[in-house]
Amino acid sequence: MTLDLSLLPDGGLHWLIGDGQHAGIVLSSRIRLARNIAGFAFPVRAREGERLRVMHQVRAVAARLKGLEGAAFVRVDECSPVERQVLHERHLVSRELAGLDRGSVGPTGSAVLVTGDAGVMVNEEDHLRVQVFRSGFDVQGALRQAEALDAELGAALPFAAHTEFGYLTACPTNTGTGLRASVLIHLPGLVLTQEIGKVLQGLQHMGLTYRGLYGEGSDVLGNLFQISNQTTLGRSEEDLTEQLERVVRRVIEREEEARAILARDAGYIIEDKLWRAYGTLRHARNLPADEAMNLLSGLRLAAGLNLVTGLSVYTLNKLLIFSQSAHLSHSAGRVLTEGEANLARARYVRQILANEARLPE
Ligand SMILES: Nc1ncnc2c1ncn2[C@@H]1O[C@H](COP(=O)(O)OP(=O)(O)OP(=O)(O)O)[C@@H](O)[C@H]1O
Repeated sequence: MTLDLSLLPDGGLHWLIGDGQHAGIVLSSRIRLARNIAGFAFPVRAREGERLRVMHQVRAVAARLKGLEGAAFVRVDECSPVERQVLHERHLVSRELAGLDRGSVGPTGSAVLVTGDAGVMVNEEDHLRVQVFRSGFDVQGALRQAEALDAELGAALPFAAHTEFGYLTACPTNTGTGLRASVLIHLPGLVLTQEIGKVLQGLQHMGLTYRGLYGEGSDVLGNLFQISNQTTLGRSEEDLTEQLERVVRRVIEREEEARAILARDAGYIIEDKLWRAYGTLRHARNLPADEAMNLLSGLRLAAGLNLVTGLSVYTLNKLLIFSQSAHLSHSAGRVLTEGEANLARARYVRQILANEARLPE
């Protein structure tokens, strides 16, 4: 394996720290801006040589930018399948950029620049996908940082733009600002009270959409939803992010209300369910990925309700990422079978909980 994760500043995962607003419920806020370089075909249409030229040009420019100081440049097309999956499990590259559906060879010229909280995917659907991640609920902070980085990049690269439409992108739904603002949010209260359907339906009426844990086309796992704007054309960045913030603030309130109702009306049933989740995570010897996600969701809720103490949001976030299969393979130094990964996952989770969780008297 050639990907040295210690070279990624903060592992590219500064947001795991969990010091943002509402970080127990909103894991992260992300802004991404889609940009293309004038004079080159969009990545899906470009020949291999053209994709490589784009990659080299972005790399050369990035080395001079303040917003990407200290960034690691990772050639995704030279990574092994497990390494590409690791980057994906860290949310640093999309499924498409990682080429996870392509087998052993990554897409030529695909790369990613990684700092602790910002980065650029190169040759995804668009030439550049600028992205900034923040801990907790901080869409405006992420927007400011993304705009500063975008301004630096735009001064060095001729971005394809139209005076009337705005930034030109491979998919027309991104044309305009090229912006997608999203939060990754944990909503077990709304799921358990069966209110979630109404909440998700409501999003669609307000120009928002929801996706699973790994974005487009991915499943919702562990009650984690990615909520983002659906369209961008004809709207300003401020408009889009303010709308997302307004709605997410309301979703957080509803989640808190749902948790209070659960504690009041079904206290011992919920307590029992969460203690069972804790007990399994603490003692299981064999932990399949889907089961782990559900139990970790229970553990996060248990910490939110102060049943289990001593577990920081950082630890809860870390458990979520580092218990994924490719991470377990990467730390074992070889590709684990599914069965081996289930054993390694159980061992990893047990260790973390033995060291960090404290139980009330
Ligand atoms: N708030 C967030 N926190 C952590 N990761 C996120 C967040 N939002 C998106 N991601 C990650 O970014 C990657 C891409 O997300 P997604 O599939 O939604 O596409 P996109 O690049 O934002 O937009 P498009 O659908 O236009 O290609 C996924 O791996 C997803 O997990």
